[in-house]
Amino acid sequence: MSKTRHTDQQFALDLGPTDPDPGTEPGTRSAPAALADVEAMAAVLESWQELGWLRPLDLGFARLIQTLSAEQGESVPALVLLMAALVSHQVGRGHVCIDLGQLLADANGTLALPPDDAPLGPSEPGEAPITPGQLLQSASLPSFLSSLDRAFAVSDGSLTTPLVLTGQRLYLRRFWRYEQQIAAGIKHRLGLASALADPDSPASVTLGQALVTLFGRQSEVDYQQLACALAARHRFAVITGGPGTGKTTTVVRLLAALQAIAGHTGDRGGRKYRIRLAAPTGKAAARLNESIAGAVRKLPFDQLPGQVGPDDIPTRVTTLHRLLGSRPDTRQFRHHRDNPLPVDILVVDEASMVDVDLMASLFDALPASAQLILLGDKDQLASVDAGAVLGELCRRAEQAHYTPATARWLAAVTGQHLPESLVDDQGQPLDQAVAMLRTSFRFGAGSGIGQLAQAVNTNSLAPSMLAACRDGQFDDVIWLNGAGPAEPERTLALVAEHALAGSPQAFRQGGEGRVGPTGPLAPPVGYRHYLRLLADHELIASSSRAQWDELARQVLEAFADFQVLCALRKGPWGVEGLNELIARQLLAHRLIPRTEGWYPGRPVLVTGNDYNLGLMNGDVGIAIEVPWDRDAEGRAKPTLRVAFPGGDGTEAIRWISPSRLQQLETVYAMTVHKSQGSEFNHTCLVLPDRLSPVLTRELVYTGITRARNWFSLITGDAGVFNASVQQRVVRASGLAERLSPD
Ligand SMILES: Nc1ncnc2c1ncn2[C@@H]1O[C@H](COP(=O)(O)OP(=O)(O)OP(=O)(O)O)[C@@H](O)[C@H]1O
Repeated sequence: MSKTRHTDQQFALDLGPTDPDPGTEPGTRSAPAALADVEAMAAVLESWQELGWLRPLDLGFARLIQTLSAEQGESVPALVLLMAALVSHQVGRGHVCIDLGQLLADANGTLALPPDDAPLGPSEPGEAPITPGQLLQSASLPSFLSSLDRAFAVSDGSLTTPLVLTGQRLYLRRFWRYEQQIAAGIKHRLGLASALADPDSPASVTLGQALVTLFGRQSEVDYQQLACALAARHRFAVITGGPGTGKTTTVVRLLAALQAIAGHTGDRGGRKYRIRLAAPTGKAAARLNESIAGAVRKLPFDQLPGQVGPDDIPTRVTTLHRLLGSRPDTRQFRHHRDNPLPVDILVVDEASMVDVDLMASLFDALPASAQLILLGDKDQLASVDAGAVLGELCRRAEQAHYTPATARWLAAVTGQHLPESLVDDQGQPLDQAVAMLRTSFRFGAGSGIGQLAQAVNTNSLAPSMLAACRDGQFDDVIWLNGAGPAEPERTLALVAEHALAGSPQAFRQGGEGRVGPTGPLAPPVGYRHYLRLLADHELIASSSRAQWDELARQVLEAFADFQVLCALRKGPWGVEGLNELIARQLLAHRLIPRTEGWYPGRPVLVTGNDYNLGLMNGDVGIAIEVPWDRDAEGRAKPTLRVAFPGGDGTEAIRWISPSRLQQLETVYAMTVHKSQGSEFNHTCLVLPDRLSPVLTRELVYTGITRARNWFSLITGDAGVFNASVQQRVVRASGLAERLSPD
């Protein structure tokens, strides 16, 4: 790429007429100056940071580019300074890049600036801060692109520039590389030859026999069976489905089928595959651990071809960080391309939570021929950090787009015929490796949770559905204040009351008489339940560690019976306000001794990985008073320890001194984002009294589907529920495009 020297003035000119009619809008008068002069631009960025519009990190990154360029004898154009800060800002909001076309069409909307909750600064009209929209209002895309293209800090990736421009997407170099690594890893695997490509090959015939054994012969299309067949055929596959659609069941059967054909594929010399199971968080790993052992026990090993035994299917699930070998104080994992994972097949559950950084590390650590199977719910919220990898890979999953060749192969191997609507002669390679499960086995036809989740997901919330939730027509769903006026004080009092006891009386028949898959269901309970269990225990100083472990297990389990979820962090409707509100209610009922600091019964959520303690972001623990310390006379002295469930699904309890815990928060209320990968017997979703960009369909859907048996909704304003469902999470990224055929 050849670069010509340029001046800041040239960049300003390239952007077209930036001298709007002075005085038309406050702030616009400084736009041309800022675009023409790097120091003027730096002043604008600084003012944005002071207003809280940008993070210090965003400004720091822009300044770093300026310093590095100066060291090279180059002056950074004002435009590059601006874009460096804005791309960094967007990454902080979960985007992988900025789509410049979108930016120029609606800069303020694309950047969510000014933020809803940010102070607007001085109220004098002439002094109002300039907005990105005003700054970029007269820029045209072609001149914008060519200006960036000529800047020294920008390249198409072939030079080691801090910013990368591909098409009209502008990336921070690191994120461009992640996306490239992921796309290359997927494309490489989709291109590998498969012993199953020929439906008459011995491997395909054995696969067909295994599938009949596992699923029986069926007249109707069985999407679980199709998913198994498609995923077996590719070294990269995605199985997506809503809650209870059988992702775990399907993947266990898939692994059994793969082990059945291991002898035919040549790559293991007849030996069984080395399989590992992983999930992004400790909670998600623990949940899969619980369900996978049961699914493995149900496998008909004695009837499967290929001599598959229980030991051939792993039941232990690890976190991705442990699998990759995270090390304290470094982002580098122990496993990477020069020290790949010793694995032939890797299954990653809850893949919607995996961001581009971690996904790229995963591809880097996988042997080139290893098979990767991603499981997850494409409709859930995307990862907390940048990217929406699973969502992007599943963009076309609903309509499938299987080619006629795939349809013929499926018919030959499974005997099943795809509906015409899922066949497309323009189907792309990735489409052939994505399978969607379409029937929920968890929620029966009458389940309010299932119906409400479906209606939210498909944006078809009919008035009758809302009325059914309000009037308690479902056994398992109640909109607690859906019928009445929503005065903030009354509503928050309702949240506090509900958190205490779970409001069984609000559910149909007082929540009595329901039967779940494993027997009668107890009515909802609220937080009082686990606190009573903790207060009423009869353990004494001489009780064994095993007895204390058992108590901790019961208390942790009882705590997971109920969870208040919310959308925001700050304010009365956010985690902070609700935690305080609920703690005060529990104190008023003498269930906890205080609301501040450490006390017995305080539930905490770990908010960052702590490799030294073996705690992962998302782990939940409860403070329990134990008699293990001694005073000067050698007598037992009560002391607080925080009990966490054992990592990697072990039964052991980890007891950790509160003083060693660095990153945590009280968790009577949890954001929906943090609840991903977890499930609770009863969840209560609290939505605020005003719409904000955080409130989206994905958030509401994720909140509802965290509930296994009971779901309650409390809204600051009834209209916010419906309005949230209209808003979507859209994350800028180029992954889907990179995976399209060239
Ligand atoms: N084909 C099937 N026929 C009958 N029951 C099934 C079938 N597949 C799964 N189930 C049952 O449905 C329930 C949910 O299945 P599974 O745990 O596999 O789903 P999942 O998609 O992994 O769930 P989750 O969303 O909780 O992760 C289980 O009780 C399972 O035994």
